[in-house]
Amino acid sequence: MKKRKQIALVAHDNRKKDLIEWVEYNWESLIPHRLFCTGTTGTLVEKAFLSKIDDQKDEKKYSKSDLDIKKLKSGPLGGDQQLGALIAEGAIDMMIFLWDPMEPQPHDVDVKALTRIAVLYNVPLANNRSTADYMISSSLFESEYVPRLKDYSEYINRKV
Ligand SMILES: O=C(CO)COP(=O)(O)O
Repeated sequence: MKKRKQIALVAHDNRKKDLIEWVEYNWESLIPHRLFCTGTTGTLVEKAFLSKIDDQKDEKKYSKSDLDIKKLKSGPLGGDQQLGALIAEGAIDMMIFLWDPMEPQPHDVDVKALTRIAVLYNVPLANNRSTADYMISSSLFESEYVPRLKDYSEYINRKV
């Protein structure tokens, strides 16, 4: 993965406040990267960035055109699956996915599929704020990194 990363940011409704606080705290570290969000999360993340950009005081270091955010469909309407497909294509370098451990979700199978595919492709995955903090403060966040992928050739070439 390159220095400029493709970062997925997703949160369930009860975790959105947490994610937005985290984004507001880390916005200057995140803005150089390309962001991918499920629909509702993306709308909130975008709003948080725009207000931080507006609030800059002396030198205006960042402008709205620096923000590169792709909003997918809302999670329950296929957004989780769109993200999963991007991961399978190698288009996502890391994911912050604050899922709700207290409430069942209508698209529980999609949530499970998204976390599974992230693990399968060895995509760094934070499911809570502490892990997200560790991830963003890692020296690897600011450098190139080559994740090791498990060799699935035996599976792909199996005789069926
Ligand atoms: O449901 C989600 C993740 O599973 C998130 O979807 P929204 O960002 O559209 O709320």
